[in-house]
Amino acid sequence: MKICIENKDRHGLVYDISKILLKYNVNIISMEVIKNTTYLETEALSYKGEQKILSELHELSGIVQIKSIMLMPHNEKYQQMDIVFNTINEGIIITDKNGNIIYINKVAVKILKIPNDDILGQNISKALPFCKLLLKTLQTGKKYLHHEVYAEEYDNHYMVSSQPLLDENNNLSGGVAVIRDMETVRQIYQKITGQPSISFKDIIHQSDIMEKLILSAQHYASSNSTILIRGETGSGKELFARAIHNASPRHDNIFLAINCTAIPDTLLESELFGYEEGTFTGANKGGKLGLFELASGGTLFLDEIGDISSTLQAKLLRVLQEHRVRRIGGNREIPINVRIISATNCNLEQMVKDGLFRQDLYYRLNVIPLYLPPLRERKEDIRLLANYLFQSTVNNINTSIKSISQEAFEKLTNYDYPGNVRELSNIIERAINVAQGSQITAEDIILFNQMQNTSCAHDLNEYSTLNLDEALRRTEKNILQQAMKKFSSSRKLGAALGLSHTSVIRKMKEHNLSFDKNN
Ligand SMILES: Nc1ncnc2c1ncn2[C@@H]1O[C@H](COP(=O)(O)OP(=O)(O)OP(=O)(O)O)[C@@H](O)[C@H]1O
Repeated sequence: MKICIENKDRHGLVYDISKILLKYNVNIISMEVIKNTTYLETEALSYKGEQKILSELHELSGIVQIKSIMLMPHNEKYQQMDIVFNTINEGIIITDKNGNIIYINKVAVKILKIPNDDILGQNISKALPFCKLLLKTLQTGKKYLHHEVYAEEYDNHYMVSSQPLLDENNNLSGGVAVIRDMETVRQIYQKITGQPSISFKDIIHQSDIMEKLILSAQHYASSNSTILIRGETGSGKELFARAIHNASPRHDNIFLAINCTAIPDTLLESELFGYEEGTFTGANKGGKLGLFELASGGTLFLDEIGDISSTLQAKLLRVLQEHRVRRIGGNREIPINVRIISATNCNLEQMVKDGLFRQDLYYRLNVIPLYLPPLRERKEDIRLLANYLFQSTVNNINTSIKSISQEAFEKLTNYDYPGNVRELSNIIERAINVAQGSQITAEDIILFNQMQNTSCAHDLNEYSTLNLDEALRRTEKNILQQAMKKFSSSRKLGAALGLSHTSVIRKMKEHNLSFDKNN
């Protein structure tokens, strides 16, 4: 029987209720008193027995009404808590101060892959021995945030935070652990760091060669095979890699890009493979997740792959063959599911012949080869690209420049672009800064060879007796002097040289240059 007895405020009611139950030898399961209401749960009774007790309870003085209830208040609260905790995506485990589990939600059961959720009341050290962080909280009373746990024997990989529960006197009364599976962690990372999603539509082109390339790349997107993109710097290799990822079944997962030449070799190794706690002095506590693990489920773009050391080549080969990584300083193998897209401008075939790049790795990476032609071999794209880059720049700034003149387009089309689309983009940005009228003129288009010719046309012999620093200083001065002949203000000079206004002034001072002296 479960009832609630509303009563007027009076002393001794609980005693009177208990006396009636004792008289009929009825076992009380629980009794709660909240203000003027007493909640009572007894063992199951026969209909007759229940009616007898109810009528005697009604006889007690001060009783307002007696109603039958479905749940005792504490059960109701537990149920509400259970509903809330089962609608969130995090796993929750709550223990008392001795580590006995008093609550675990369904998400935690799923993340921790517990065969049955009947672990309530058991001690966490026995029931969930890999939940060491919560035990640590119970020992120290401290909270710990975002620790990664990989328990191989249970095939568990998750991120956990734990924090103490304190009673009203600030004494430790238990602990709570919040658990996120690694997939969720990756998705959060993707949301925070994710760059705008690039699709094939974002690859501006008009040439047939690019059209064909995009069609093949779209086709390859659905496969899981490695792709090796070849092409000169700035030709759009990363753009293609992103578009392939976003057109692939992996598009909901992460795309990570790393430039293999941008960081020193040892650092690159720890970036890619991660490391275990205590591997290096000064390393992160709890170790570090490598990019292979972080990109699991998604795509890892390895730019400038031709520049990795032979040690890294061997390690990368193992990952591609075994689909597992081993962190530096660790001995466990972590399964990963990453699509590798790599890119290079090196002649890998020649490097293989010269013994500089492993042949077996070359074959593993080069399952699908894509060749991105340099911009000078698809001149039809230049006008469209120039207009696109012009529009995207002027849309973001306040300028009176409306278009690019015909002569400027001609100058742009006749140039060779060693830096490809990235260089074209810089040229357009520089032109927008330099132009004075409503149109970009041919004069505003300053090409790299032009800058080189005007500023660096010096015989190497002239520098051969100088150390490098002095040679660089002279070159810098020459560039400034040449550019100052063309531009009459430090602002324009800065825009043309890709420097801030203040840097130009500083550099002019360093070289004792001024517009009056120079011109
Ligand atoms: N077809 C294109 N349409 C629009 N933007 C492009 C195109 N090709 C390249 N870009 C832009 O040019 C810049 C350089 O492209 P990206 O970084 O993809 O080149 P990359 O070949 O990977 O260069 P690197 O080898 O130096 O890393 C980027 O800002 C990119 O958005």
